[in-house]
Amino acid sequence: MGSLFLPFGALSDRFLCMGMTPYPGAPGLVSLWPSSGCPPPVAGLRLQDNGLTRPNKQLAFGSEHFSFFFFCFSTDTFEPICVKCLVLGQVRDRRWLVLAIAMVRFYMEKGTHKGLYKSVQKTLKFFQTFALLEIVHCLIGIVPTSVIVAGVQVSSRIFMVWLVTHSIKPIQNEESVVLFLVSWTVTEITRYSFYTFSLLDHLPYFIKWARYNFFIILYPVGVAGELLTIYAALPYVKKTGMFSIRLPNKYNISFDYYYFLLITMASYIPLFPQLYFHMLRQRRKVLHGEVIVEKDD
Ligand SMILES: CCCCCCCCCCCCC[C@@H](O)CC(=O)SCCNC(=O)CCNC(=O)[C@H](O)C(C)(C)COP(=O)(O)OP(=O)(O)OC[C@H]1O[C@@H](n2cnc3c(N)ncnc32)[C@H](O)[C@@H]1OP(=O)(O)O
Repeated sequence: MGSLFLPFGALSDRFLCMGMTPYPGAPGLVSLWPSSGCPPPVAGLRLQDNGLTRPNKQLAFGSEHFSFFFFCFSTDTFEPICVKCLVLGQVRDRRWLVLAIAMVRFYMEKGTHKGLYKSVQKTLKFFQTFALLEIVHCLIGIVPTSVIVAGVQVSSRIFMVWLVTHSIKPIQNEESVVLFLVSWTVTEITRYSFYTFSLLDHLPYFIKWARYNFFIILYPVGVAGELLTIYAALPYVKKTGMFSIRLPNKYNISFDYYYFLLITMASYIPLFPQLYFHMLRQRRKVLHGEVIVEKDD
């Protein structure tokens, strides 16, 4: 249960926060309101101070199916990004870790990648769909990431998950699916570990290094996996005419999913380099301290 609350240890009294999560460590809802002090202890488990920052006051209780938590923090250390991002996203490194372990176990038990997607699909769909919140975070300004960069990144993955891999069953056992699954998983574990440790103000250099170096290989590998998977889907889509609307019809519109997939593949050519060079700039900024002036969206 502590995993969700641990990061809140960085915060201290004055404001009261109460939240509930569907199960320990899951994203949840949080309400904030001013408080003259910390809430009185409520029956339940008192989490120990995390030892990383100054002592804090927080309380959490629940069961394996849900958990409530209370904690207090001061206005001077209050940063909305901490509360909102922690609650809505910071547990994802552990969730993606669950996915990574499931994939390794599957491969060790079966000795093949066939059936791997099927075995992890529910978890994958859940986490990746939740990533839509990253766009919301950017839109409402609780993280400074460019909406366009996050939007392209997240929408391409949602598209891969729902409109390609989920919808086109014959391609689920392609090797290329494993390529993007592994790239996404390693990336997300590293990225969310980076966010969590950064907020705790105890960022190990290795995590920082990994966040801004792994992508050099993982991005092209992930993109190759995505493109090869779409490519493998083309014959099936052409044969079945899935998701396509043919004329004549009463709305007088036509849509061909086959050509839509071709256009999507082509759109990687201008869009992927933008993301890749963005990450290279971030790398220079974070690892080498270069001051980089980003152009407006
Ligand atoms: C409908 C059909 C659409 C089809 C579109 C087709 C076009 C597709 C072209 C694109 C292809 C993409 C393919 C892709 O899916 C393949 C892969 O991903 S393979 C795996 C490798 N990938 C990566 O390494 C990319 C990982 N992604 C990212 O790093 C981010 O998503 C990205 C937005 C790209 C980059 O983020 P950036 O470094 O610019 O900013 P951050 O968001 O990391 O950080 C900015 C600051 O905000 C703080 N922050 C952000 N989020 C949080 C959080 N949840 N909790 C706490 N703090 C957070 C962060 O610490 C930064 O703070 P500071 O500036 O103070 O350091």
